Amino acid sequence: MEFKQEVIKALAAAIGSTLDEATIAKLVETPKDDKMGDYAFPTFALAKVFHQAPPLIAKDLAEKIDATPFEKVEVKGAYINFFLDKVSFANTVLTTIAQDPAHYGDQQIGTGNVPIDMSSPNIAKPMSMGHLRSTVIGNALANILTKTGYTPIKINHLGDWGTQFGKLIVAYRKWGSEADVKRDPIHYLVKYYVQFHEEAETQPELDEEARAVFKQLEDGDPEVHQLWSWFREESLKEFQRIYKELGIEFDSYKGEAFYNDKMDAVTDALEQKGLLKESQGAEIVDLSKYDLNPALIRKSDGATLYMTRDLAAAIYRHDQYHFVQSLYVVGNEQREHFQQLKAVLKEMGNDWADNIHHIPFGLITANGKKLSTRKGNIILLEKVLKDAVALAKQQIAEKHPDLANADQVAHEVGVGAVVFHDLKNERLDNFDFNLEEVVRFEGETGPYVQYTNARANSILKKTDQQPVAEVALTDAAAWPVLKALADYPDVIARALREYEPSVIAKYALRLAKAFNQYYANVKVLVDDAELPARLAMVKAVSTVLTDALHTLGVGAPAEM
Ligand SMILES: NC(=[NH2+])NCCC[C@H](N)C(=O)O
Repeated sequence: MEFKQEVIKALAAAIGSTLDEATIAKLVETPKDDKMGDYAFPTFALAKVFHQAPPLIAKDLAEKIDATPFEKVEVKGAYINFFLDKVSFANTVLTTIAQDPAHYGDQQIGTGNVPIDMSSPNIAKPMSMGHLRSTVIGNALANILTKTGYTPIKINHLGDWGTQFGKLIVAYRKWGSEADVKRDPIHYLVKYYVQFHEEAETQPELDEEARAVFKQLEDGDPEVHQLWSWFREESLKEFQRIYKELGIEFDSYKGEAFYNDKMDAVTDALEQKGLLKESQGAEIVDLSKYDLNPALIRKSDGATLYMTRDLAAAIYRHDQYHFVQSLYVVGNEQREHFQQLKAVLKEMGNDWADNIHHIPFGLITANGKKLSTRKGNIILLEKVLKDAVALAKQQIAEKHPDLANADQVAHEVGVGAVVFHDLKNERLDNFDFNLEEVVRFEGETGPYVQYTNARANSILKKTDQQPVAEVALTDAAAWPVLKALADYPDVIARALREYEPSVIAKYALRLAKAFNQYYANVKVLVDDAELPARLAMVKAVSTVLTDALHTLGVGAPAEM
């Protein structure tokens, strides 16, 4: 909002030509403690220019500043502290939100297509907590991009190709049952896969067999291809059930297999540019000048690799979408892969590779242990969501036994809790998953934010009075809430800049806390002159909490 701009203008007028507005803007701080003002300007940067001690500069400058738009302007040591006029601040914030509630926080930061490679689970394996992270972070980033003017394109780069299909098909032929796969596809496919790894420990020839079958798949053997395509279809059905639970849709499901016929073009181009080198029977691109390990392009048996597919996919997306940025929401353990991807694209002469960004994230552990499909240590996402909804249902039944659409609300709360918990952690942080902690109604949880929003809604329903944003709100207790409300557009901009949905989740918790504190100390529904203004603030809180939750991909039930 324009408050900071007012401070900058006042300073610029007093300082004169020594510092321009952009430089001043960078220097202006937001003090941690309200007593130091709403904005503060440190004068240290001016000491060299004015050849004076900073406290003296502060004093001189403060005398020149036109203080009329502010409540007061104070000098504290080397700082000039600006206190905003609270009544006009309240008025600006509340009328801005009331004018266009559906778009508060939206801003035009950029335009153009932004493909987001997200979720991208592997066929015939359960969707892991890691894929959940990619899915919900990618979805939140898509919403943030939409709010800031871009056009996100959500791409599910399914892991539907690779040597693992050789293993799976060998295992299925040895130990599988068609009826079992039809009944419970991923469960049985995983079982075969785990069994393959167990048996291969004592029978290394199984690995050889699997490699041969994968080669048959790459060569288009109809029987092998048929099995692959069936596994893919059944797995996808299961994934889509989870996406439906999460309320997330994709613009494209073009996975690794889609690039099968686009790989030769990549290897040809690399060859023509003289970038392909032999190394131990495989073909690589040397990246030592980037301080990276070589990128593996083709294996000795001619089989192409994950990297080659990603090269083809990156080029395809560039041709198809003319992207302004291309994002990959993929675990931190693949950091080097994406560095290599960008480096090879650059070597090929594609300057647009600079617009590719890997958005890495940390690991989820369960009881302190790393999750691994191969070792059978997996949390099944569908079960997590189901358990979360059941837990939410229990708590709603205690708090609100006569709630009309309790099932729908329990779904939004349970699923929302899991999503919120994931997003409130900084992307790169590792965290341990504990269901009870995730679905609590108190503390730093999604249900806490949802509950606060529902409470704000219920206040509005208890009165016939209408919110009026233009009525003066002078109550000092409202101040922290108003300040938090005013921050929302900056919060969105920062979440975009850092590709960090946790910025929004943390903000939602802060706003909810501020509002609950206000509500504990102030009687909102007292019939006095400021009632319409208080209602406007309650409404604004609900507007912003709802928008923040929706941007994160979490539901915001009106009642709970
Ligand atoms: N374009 C990509 N490489 N996207 C990420 C794919 C993730 C891969 N399927 C995995 O589960 O690890």
